[in-house]
Amino acid sequence: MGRKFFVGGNWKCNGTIEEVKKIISILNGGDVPSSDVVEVVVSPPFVFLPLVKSELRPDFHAAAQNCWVKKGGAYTGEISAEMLVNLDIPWVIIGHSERRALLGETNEFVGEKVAYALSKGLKVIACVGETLEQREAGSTMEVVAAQTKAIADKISDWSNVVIAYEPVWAIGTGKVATPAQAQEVHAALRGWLSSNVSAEVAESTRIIYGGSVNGANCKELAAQPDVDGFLVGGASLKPEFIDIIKAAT
Ligand SMILES: O=C(COP(=O)(O)O)NO
Repeated sequence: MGRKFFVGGNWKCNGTIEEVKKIISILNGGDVPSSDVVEVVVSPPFVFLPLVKSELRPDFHAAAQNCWVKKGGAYTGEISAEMLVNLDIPWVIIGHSERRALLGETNEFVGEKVAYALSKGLKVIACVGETLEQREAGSTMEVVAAQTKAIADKISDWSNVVIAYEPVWAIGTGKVATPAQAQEVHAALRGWLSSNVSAEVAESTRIIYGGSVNGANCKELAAQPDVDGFLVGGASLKPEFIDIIKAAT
């Protein structure tokens, strides 16, 4: 059984009520393949989740951009997995490189967050990716494997996990990974899963690419055998997100 193509839109810290409504109307009017072919997830800032949830077309789904590592309580500013479940938000992005870099989220912490979110019934887009320095030092696979291992050490059921490979040097820079670069890391990641988790998990887990994906480069990237979709930042706020969804193969 093939892996269903997956396209996530990470809006990051962007939007006003008016802008969100405009994006939703573009998405709702988009002519895209059926949900049998492509799974589409839209991730607004927390404050817009109820609006997106209520207005978004039923074949697209909402995601939070993060959640706390344990049951809610005296954690000022945090959003708990339980709150997302209560809001009927099915997906959550965890371990984005911007949070790793800006907030010091470690591999271990990300692994714990993924495990807790899954334990509450959420589906998780787990982000990995190396910095430019790490790539130039030739340690891309070592870094991505360590990030993935920190997750694998904490979970046993991968059926609700999508891995997003997002090279930090490609995020927001316009310097998209070449199809060969993306395929190389995705294939190595799948190999790591096969050797360290199981052949079944390696075969069934979607590994999606993120980092300057746009309407012009998505087709060639989507054609790579181990690229199962995208996690799109900037372009997900624009009408070209529809073109990226249509790249589903
Ligand atoms: O961070 C990203 C990618 O962002 P860009 O598409 O803007 O490079 N996805 O989570």
